[in-house]
Amino acid sequence: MIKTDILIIGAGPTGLFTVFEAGLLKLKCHLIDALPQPGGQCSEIYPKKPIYDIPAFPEILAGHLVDNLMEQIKPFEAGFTLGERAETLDKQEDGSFIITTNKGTKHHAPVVVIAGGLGSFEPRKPLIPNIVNFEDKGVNYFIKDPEVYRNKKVVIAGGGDSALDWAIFLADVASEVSLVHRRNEFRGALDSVEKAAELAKLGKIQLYTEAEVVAISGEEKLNAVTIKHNDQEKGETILEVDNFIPLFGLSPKLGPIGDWGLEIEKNAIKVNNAKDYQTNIPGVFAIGDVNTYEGKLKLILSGFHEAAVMCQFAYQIINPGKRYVMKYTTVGGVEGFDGSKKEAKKEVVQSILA
Ligand SMILES: Cc1cc2nc3c(=O)[nH]c(=O)nc-3n(C[C@H](O)[C@H](O)[C@H](O)COP(=O)(O)OP(=O)(O)OC[C@H]3O[C@@H](n4cnc5c(N)ncnc54)[C@H](O)[C@@H]3O)c2cc1C
Repeated sequence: MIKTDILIIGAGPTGLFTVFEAGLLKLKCHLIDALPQPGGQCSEIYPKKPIYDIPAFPEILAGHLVDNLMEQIKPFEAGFTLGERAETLDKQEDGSFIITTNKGTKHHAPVVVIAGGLGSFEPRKPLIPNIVNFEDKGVNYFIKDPEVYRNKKVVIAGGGDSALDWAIFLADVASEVSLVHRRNEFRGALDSVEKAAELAKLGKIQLYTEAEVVAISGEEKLNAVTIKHNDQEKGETILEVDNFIPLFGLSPKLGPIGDWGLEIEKNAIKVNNAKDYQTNIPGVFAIGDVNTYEGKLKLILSGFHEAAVMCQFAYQIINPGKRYVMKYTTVGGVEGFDGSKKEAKKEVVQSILA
């Protein structure tokens, strides 16, 4: 049995930052994740995509954000159970919990934090009957490493931010980029829509709007896609391609967490927003993409804030009656550092723990 103060389900950015916030309060954490590596969506779906809305980082690759989070939580020595899915939640008589994974590993803690994000990542797939035959043989639903597409002919389908951002990015990497969207208007950020239109004018992106990829073909691997235009006069266009990347978003699947008696709304866990992000089960919190409340924004930033607030309340459950005084992470002073970043970090952490 693995014992800890806070058991975190999900080692995405939210779960990882929880370790830091809990660490400041001298609370120990253990994380469970179904994936073999930490980082959630950032590592699994878009490690090489730049993120622009992390405060103080004008631009950071998703993979680097995860590396930085791992570095930031190092002093707090969290435990990890990776590659195992949290399957059951059993409340004990004393109010604590036992969580068992699909591989039978048991974890015990007074507080459970669900930071399960989208649950399992299920890409929405286009209705093309033989598409499964070409998965990873030219058809990809996520772009993990854009270098895979260097000098390749690529067709991207979709009308949201992912489709636009990747079409813009790959315009400088692939030999040909075509973007296919069912409508004339895109749902993405205005800036991205304008950038894609500009690249289309320069001939760096071929835009096919009011059109849909309806068929794909190839021998051993994909080599052609058929685009059907809404305008019957235009009929169909067949493009020779190396890769077809449908980016239609992810369908959220809560998985086993959905059967734990939690209040669920639209595939997300309802929480007590204004207060502490606690669920309808006392002692079980839900933070990050997995929760819902009025005004919720599914952003990394929101998960970080929710982690900080939630930890204050977890502290009170774990240390009943004990008064907690909030301090800034610089309490104890940064004077006396010898200039080395590592030493400085160590001293800050020691002063926090003191
Ligand atoms: C293409 C794309 C681009 C994006 N760009 C941005 C951006 O620029 N800025 C921004 O702020 N946000 C962006 N986002 C959203 C951002 O990635 C999410 O808000 C963020 O990942 C949420 O973090 P999280 O830790 O709450 O959940 P996740 O990252 O989803 O991590 C949850 C983890 O929980 C695990 N898990 C779930 N259920 C279980 C279980 N039962 N047992 C064990 N493990 C479980 C999953 O395996 C996963 O690793 C983007 C998302 C996508 C898809």
